[in-house]
Amino acid sequence: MPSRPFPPTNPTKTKALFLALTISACVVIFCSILYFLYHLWHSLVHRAKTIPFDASAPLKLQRFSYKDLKQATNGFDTANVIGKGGSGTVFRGILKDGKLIAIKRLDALSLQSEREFQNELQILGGLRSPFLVTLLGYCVEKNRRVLVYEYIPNRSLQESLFGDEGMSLSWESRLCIILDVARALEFLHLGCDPPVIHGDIKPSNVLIDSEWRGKISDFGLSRIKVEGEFGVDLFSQDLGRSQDLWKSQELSGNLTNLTAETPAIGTPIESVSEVDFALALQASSSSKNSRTCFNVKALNLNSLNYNANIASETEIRSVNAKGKEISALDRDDWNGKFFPCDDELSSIDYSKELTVSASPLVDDEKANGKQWGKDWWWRQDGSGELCSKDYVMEWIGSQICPSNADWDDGKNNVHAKVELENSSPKDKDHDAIAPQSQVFGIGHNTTDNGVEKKESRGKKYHKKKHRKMQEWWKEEHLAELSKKTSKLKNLHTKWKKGLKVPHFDLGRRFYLCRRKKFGQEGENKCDQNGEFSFRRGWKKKSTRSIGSDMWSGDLFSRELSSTTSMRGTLCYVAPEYGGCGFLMEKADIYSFGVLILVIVSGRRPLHVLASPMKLEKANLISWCRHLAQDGNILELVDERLKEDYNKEQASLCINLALICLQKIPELRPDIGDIVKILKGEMELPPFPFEFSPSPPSKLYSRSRRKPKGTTE
Ligand SMILES: Nc1ncnc2c1ncn2[C@@H]1O[C@H](COP(=O)(O)OP(=O)(O)OP(=O)(O)O)[C@@H](O)[C@H]1O
Repeated sequence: MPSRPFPPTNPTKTKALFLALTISACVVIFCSILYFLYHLWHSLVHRAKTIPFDASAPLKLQRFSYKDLKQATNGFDTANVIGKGGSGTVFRGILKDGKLIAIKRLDALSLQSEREFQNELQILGGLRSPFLVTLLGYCVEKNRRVLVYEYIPNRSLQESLFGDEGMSLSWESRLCIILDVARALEFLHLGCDPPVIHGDIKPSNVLIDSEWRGKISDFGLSRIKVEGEFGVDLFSQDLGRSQDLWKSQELSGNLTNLTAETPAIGTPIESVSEVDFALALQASSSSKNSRTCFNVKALNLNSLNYNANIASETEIRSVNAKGKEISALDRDDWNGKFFPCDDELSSIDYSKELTVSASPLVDDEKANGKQWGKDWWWRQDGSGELCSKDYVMEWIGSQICPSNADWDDGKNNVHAKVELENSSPKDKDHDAIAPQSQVFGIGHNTTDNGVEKKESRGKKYHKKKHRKMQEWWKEEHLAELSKKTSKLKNLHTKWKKGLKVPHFDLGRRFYLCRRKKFGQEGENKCDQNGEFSFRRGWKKKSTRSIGSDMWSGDLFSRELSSTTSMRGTLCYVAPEYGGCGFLMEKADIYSFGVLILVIVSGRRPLHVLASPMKLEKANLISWCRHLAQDGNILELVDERLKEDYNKEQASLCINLALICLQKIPELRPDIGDIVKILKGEMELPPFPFEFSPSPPSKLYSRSRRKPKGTTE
């Protein structure tokens, strides 16, 4: 059968089909290219807004020789000491070219100091912003680790707020600093890629430059947030990488020594002695068994302990750092307006003698075999000598020293009574007046004509108050002493006898502080800048509440926290950061909230006061929440400012702080919004009424009930 011929193909049709196919292919290719280009452009534009943060390639840092730095500081002369932190001493130095620098010489090499050194180099070393202190270089020689920063002349916010120059910060300066810190965090959280979490926002880590602008420093605890997940500890997370970085930086320090002295990096936490802050506190009021020593790898040497430590060395004098005049043009805008300049500030002499000499306290502690200092946490490992509770007691004690502004406030009416027999009649009389005198710095030294008239009435009142206080302490703390050991029984007896040693040794510390101030003229006061910093990384004792109020500053809360690896500073650290290591941006926001309150109020977050009248104010955060509930937040504003502040701005700041202090991290605003709110570009989000467990309500009711015959 003949085959059927194929039908003839239509060449025109084929051509058309080919053409159509070609055209559509071209269109597809063109669209793909367009799509690709768009994405390329988009990612470029997006990335341009952030600093590509490559920890392995930090900005070029100068490597200094130890000899040069020694020369710059006149042999690390104590006269050049400008501060001391948990990880080392900061000296002022002058380079050969005349440039002023700040030199942080880390304490004896340890895992912690190594980590902080690495963190500073790898994180801060790679960042440049006008809102961050600039790391200029480093020195690594043998076991020595030194960091070199730009010199910031007006010291830290901590010193400005609580130091001798406490009056120096005007409202405008405070606002400026709040905004500067917010911008610094904005840069870290949103301007860096990946974001950086500071992890230790607090006044001593905010330095104030010659133009009264705030710069944040101390990246020893900071974290790089990797892959949008958790904040990661650069050094501990990946030893191999860190060591590569270490090598890549040609940091030829002797790490063998380090590993010989300390657990190997990456050693599981369990292998290190354990610590528990909650137990530390409980230990101070419970059985002898609980005196088991904890390895508290934390120390803020700015505290009283620091005084004790350095007292044994020599007198320390700080540099004279002259604050410059503020120019209105230099100030940041607030709601689009320039802040007025504060001319008064121009004449402030920021010189401050850090002269420290052996004090009765120091002697006392030495006598007790307690040597507070950079190495005490090493010494107590297994020694049974010193427990975290002592450490906590020291810190709390330092909060009620006479130099504490709030203490000044309270001492007029209470402290002599706490000591009872130790008070002079003069003191008692003095205490009797103006029990509610809230004038910082001036009230307590001035004599009033009405004093004598009020004397007897005041004494009556005072006795009543003393009794109240006694009752309160008993109720609050002696119950906890039920599991008595012989020592605690002793303590109880002392308490009954004369209140000298109440809970947490407050009385003892109090007593010592007071003795120093009133008994030993010329003796320096207790620490003014103390904070309880967990720089050394606390180790796990047991796992319990994350989000306890202990960390959020609610010291009087019944709940106590247990931590795994605590870092940060007491009262500033976010409640959710129970030391599990996952540090997120919202933890910085929380700390920023505390910082705002501290700046606005001029108070520390936790003022342990001897007076029941003042207990409601002891915890700044709780107090603020209560004021907010009462619709009276402006009561929180630093009284030293008198009327020289803008009420609207103050309300905004306090409300913003409360929003930042929400316990649920997700509810806290992000830093971009915070900056907008501070600049007046955005409204405050709806105000949440989140009230934490507060001091027992009876305290409030008591303190608000004014005794008859007393004047406010
Ligand atoms: N670049 C600097 N310029 C001027 N002074 C500085 C500089 N860096 C630090 N200081 C001073 O040294 C003090 C100690 O700083 P450092 O960062 O070592 O510790 P800290 O933040 O106070 O405490 P911790 O390390 O326990 O958090 C600061 O409070 C500040 O007064």
